Amino acid sequence: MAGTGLFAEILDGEVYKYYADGEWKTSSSGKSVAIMNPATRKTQYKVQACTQEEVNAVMELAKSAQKSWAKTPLWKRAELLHKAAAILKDNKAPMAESLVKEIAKPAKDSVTEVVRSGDLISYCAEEGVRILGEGKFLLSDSFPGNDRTKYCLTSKIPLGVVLAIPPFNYPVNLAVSKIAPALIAGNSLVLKPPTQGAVSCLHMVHCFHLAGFPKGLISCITGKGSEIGDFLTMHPAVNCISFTGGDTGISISKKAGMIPLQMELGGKDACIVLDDADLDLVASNIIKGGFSYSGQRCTAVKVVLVMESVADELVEKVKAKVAKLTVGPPEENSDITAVVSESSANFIEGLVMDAKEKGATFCQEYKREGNLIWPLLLDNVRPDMRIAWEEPFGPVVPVLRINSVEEGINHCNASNFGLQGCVFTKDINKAILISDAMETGTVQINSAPARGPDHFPFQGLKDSGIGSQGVTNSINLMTKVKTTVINLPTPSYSMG
Ligand SMILES: NC(=O)C1=CN([C@@H]2O[C@H](COP(=O)(O)OP(=O)(O)OC[C@H]3O[C@@H](n4cnc5c(N)ncnc54)[C@H](OP(=O)(O)O)[C@@H]3O)[C@@H](O)[C@H]2O)C=CC1
Ligand SMILES: O=C(O)[C@H](O)COP(=O)(O)O
Repeated sequence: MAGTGLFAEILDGEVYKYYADGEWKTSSSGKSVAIMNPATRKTQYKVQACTQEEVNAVMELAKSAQKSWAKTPLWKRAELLHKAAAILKDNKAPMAESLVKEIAKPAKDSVTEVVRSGDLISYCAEEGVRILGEGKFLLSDSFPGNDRTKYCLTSKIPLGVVLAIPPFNYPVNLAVSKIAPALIAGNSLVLKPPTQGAVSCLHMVHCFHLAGFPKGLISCITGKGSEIGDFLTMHPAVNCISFTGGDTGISISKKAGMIPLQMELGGKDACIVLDDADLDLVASNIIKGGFSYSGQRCTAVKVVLVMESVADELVEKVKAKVAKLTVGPPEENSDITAVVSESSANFIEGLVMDAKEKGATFCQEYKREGNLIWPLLLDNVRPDMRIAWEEPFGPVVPVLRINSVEEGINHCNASNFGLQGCVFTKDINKAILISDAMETGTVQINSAPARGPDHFPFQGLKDSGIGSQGVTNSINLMTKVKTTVINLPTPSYSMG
């Protein structure tokens, strides 16, 4: 059970502690932040509301711990990461349990998230020892006007303190996707978990604690982003911010100083369906892509752009599959569970009502109880409806009928977002041309958008982000290139 056994020390009465200087602590604020269970809409957990002084203390510790961590051999950093991964996987139950309770993720998917996170940490350790163990050697005489008098050696050095801010929907996985690359690269790490998802993150951090990382190297500050977010992101000790979430990321980017930013933000992933597509395959992918975790994925299918000639048939197939989705508690592995908050449910409802007023075809009756919204397919959506452009982050999928492929591409490219997209056709040549024309970070051919596997590059164009994720890209982003040039008194060439 969460907060018991191996994890008992992370709890103080009914409030979870924060983590600093290698210890679990109670905030001097005397205040806590409530975490609501999205399904019951009752307070499930409480976490510390950390103060600015506590943030300052953590940053000082992170700065000094990083100096000695950077001198720790790569293989030792990797060894500790492997240890943390093993502890995490061995103790998946309390983390999965808290994911169910604080973000209403179905029980099976919650376990998958923790296991995937352990695998990500291990992969990162292995990738890190390889790519950070290599550098470059350049010779001066390849540039015009130079003899071979200079040997240039390059290597990758850490940035310093990395601030990691993940979102609610994959709190554990999107936290470790920032923590593991930061640590293997020799950085220290300050984590600000999402409020919904904080308890799962605190358990995950305890796994790193149990693995024996040096004191101060990893910290976890809890509190509402709206209250301590600016103080954290504008803190002078921070040398890199890795953020995943919504528009907040855009304002952080504007306020952050001259530091590397990794921003994975919202998306309006389009699914373009050509008239030669395998419609059974498309229908299954719309269900998986649009309704998994009740549509609360940045990579969810958020608009279907289907050729008019096959639209009726596709809509019928999707409708039949929607009817089979189960709706209910996450504990019972229901396909559709309560969305994360009442404000989120209200926002989704706003999009649905706007589509209703403007004449969209409802393939199912709209139904909502508390934060639980029944899966809904909206046909005949038009560009004047909000749902054609905004991301619901809920179990609602709009279908726009198109008369040409160009119309589909234009709709996709007119979005402010550019995260992922997908195209369904049996003609691979057409698929490649469409993929090249879509202004998104990734295009999936004949499958729904997805971030995983976690070592693939993952990035958004336009308002969907800055930089690229994926294990290798994250390690690279969290390092800087350092060069040393050896100057010879006379040119030297190897002979023979
Ligand atoms: N591209 C991608 O990889 C992904 C994108 N997303 C996007 O994220 C959104 C949903 O996630 P959600 O968690 O609601 O996103 P938010 O942007 O609301 O929150 C993300 C994180 O930022 C924190 N935060 C809030 N305000 C501030 C602030 N002023 N300064 C610093 N941090 C702050 C939050 O903390 P707190 O919870 O305490 O408010 C949370 O940890 C969707 O738009 C979705 O598309 C989601 C997942 C992946
Ligand atoms: O937050 C998200 O939506 C995730 O980054 C998506 O991950 P997935 O595509 O692997 O589910």
